[in-house]
Amino acid sequence: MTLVELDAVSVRFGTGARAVHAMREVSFSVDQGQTVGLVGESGSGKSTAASVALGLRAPTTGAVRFDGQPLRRRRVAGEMQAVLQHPMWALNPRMSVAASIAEPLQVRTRDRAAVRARVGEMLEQVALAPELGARHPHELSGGQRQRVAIARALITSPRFIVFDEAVSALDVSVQAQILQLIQRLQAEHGFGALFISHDMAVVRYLADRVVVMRGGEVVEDAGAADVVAGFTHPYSRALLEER
Ligand SMILES: Nc1ncnc2c1ncn2[C@@H]1O[C@H](COP(=O)(O)OP(=O)(O)OP(=O)(O)O)[C@@H](O)[C@H]1O
Repeated sequence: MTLVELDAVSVRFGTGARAVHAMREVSFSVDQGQTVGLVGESGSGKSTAASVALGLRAPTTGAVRFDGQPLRRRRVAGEMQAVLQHPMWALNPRMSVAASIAEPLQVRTRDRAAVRARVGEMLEQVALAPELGARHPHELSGGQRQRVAIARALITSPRFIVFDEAVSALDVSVQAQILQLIQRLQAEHGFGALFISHDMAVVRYLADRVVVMRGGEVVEDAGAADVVAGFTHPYSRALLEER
């Protein structure tokens, strides 16, 4: 079943001669429980596509659907979450880890005991010791901070999560741990994911399908099995061979 669908989405910033076409007629979809990788060089339009898919930015033309219905941000709050490159941006430095994880749930329930119990569950799910809940973000490693950001994203049981360069700032060995964590959580929770990265190796590890963007356009949309053999566009082949 299709979860999120971008249908001929174009996004233009500015007007006239100085207009930037961040997305041109971009169409792709993410099914329930599926991971779609979105790859492309800097400026190709990946983050713009992410904000459109999350309903944070309206397309200039084209349509975005969630569950077959036109996407309305307010209606899907809690059902969509994002994990970004630098968890420091998502985590309030003055809030404890437990408070940061709890926050998205607190807007939905006043039951403090239930929230506390759920935070405990989330810490366990992302393999962080319960006592880390009392710490602040600056007292954690980069990998631990990203685990906190993932716990925070998962606490409302979203059906769709965007990971935007979520492992790019981490050391390679920590990257591998976080990728394994995401894979395990997805198998357990069944959320659909849009996994954005400039790194083809990382995307190939996780994605069921890979979409390649260049200059605001989709130049490739292939099943993971076809990623190596079937990439036809010279640009996507070049991305593959970079490593
Ligand atoms: N708010 C904005 N105003 C004007 N131009 C913008 C804005 N946001 C993005 N752009 C432009 O749109 C294009 C696509 O940007 P986008 O951030 O989506 O690319 P990206 O592939 O995510 O790049 P990166 O990997 O560097 O984050 C770029 O040319 C960028 O300069």
